[in-house]
Parts: sequence; structure tokens; C-alpha cells
Amino acid sequence: MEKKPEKRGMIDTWIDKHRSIYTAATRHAFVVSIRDGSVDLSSFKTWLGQDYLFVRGFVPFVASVLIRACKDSGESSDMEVVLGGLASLNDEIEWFKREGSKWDVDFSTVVPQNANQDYRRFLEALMSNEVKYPVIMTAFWAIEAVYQESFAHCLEDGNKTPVELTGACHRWGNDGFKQYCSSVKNIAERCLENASGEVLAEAEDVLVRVLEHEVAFWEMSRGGQ
Ligand SMILES: Cc1ncc(CO)c(N)n1
Repeated sequence: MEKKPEKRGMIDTWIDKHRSIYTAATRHAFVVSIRDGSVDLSSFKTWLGQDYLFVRGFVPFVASVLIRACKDSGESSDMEVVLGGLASLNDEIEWFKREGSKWDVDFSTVVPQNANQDYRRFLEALMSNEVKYPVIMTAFWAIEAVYQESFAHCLEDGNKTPVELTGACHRWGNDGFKQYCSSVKNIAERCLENASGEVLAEAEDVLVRVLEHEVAFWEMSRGGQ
């Protein structure tokens, strides 16, 4: 039986083109070590502390995406999708705090490492009004999708993920989060369909840069301090 060709957008084309960095971001050694159970708990704690700081900086970024969805989008549903993401960050911060006490990580003493600061500076630059809506939506999708793909991998068949880490994996690996990422992707794809060549080039560049920042972010956990 012949299969109907699926509609492929720009993002899928770019992911194919930049497959090696996409795989590096979504199948990083740290994530693979969670899945195979060999994870070093000091690495996990480093990641937890750094990601808590990252998420605090991610909140104003998502808030700015929300404002752009209200102002720049022709589709009223964009705002609802982004608002859902912002609302779940509220739970996420509470989750981090509980997890911090569980693992004895005192967030007030965690110092952001260079990769974290670089990533947050990159997000700040994306909050400028000069950045076009399709570019912002592409970045937003990539940031969320890396975590979704990574942590879903830790829950797939055959995993040996330690039970005390499954909470983290479910946070980003659950079906609701997958659905949300797919909604953000649809928004980005719709915007990219009407974008100029210049905006497309910028969106592709931003996508690759997000993936590079994500790889550098996972790399921090290896320091294990
Ligand atoms: C580094 C990083 N990227 C993405 C997310 C969320 O998707 C997160 N919490 N941290």
C-alpha cells in the first residue's frame, strides 16, 4: 500500500540538514546515562541547580513570546498555546524547589556557569522587538522540543531510568508536553510559510544556535560539581 507523503515544513527540513547537532542535543551522554541508569548523581544535581536558574530566566522570555503572540499573530489561538506554557512554568518552579530539597541542592548558593549565562544572554537578545515573530517561535519550539525529546527517550521501552529520576523525566517526557510542543511547532511552521528569505535564514540560524546552547548546557552536568 502506498503511503501518503506527510506535509513537511521548514523545521523538519532544517532538522534533517542539521541532524548531527540535533542528535547531539536530544541524545546527549547525560540523558543517555539517565536512561541506562549509569547516571552520576552529582551530575544530576549540577543539572538541577543550573536548570532551576535557567528556568527563572526562561520565564521573562516566555512572557515576551506571549506578548508577541498577542500583538503579532493573526491567530488568537497562538496566545492560548503560549499562555499554557507560561502557566506550566509556574508548576515547574515549584517542582524544582521540591526536587532541590529532595536532593539537598540549595539553589540560593548555586552559581550560574558560563554555558548557562551564555544561553540566558542569547534569550535576552531574542526578546528584542527587532526579532521577527517566526524567528522567536522557531527558537521557542526548539528550546522546548529538546527537553521533550530528551526526557521522553528516558521513558521509552527498555529504559533503566532510576526510579528517583522518573519525576524529572515525566515533567518533560509526558504526552501533554509532547502535544504542547507540537502545537508550538505548528505555530512556527505556519509563520515560516509566509516568511521572507531573510527571515527564514535567520530562523534557521537561531534554531541551530538553540541546539548548540542545549548541547553546552548538558555538557555542564559533566563537570559534576
Ligand atoms: C536548558 C533548558 N532548555 C529547555 C528547557 C525547557 O524546555 C529547560 N528547562 N532547560
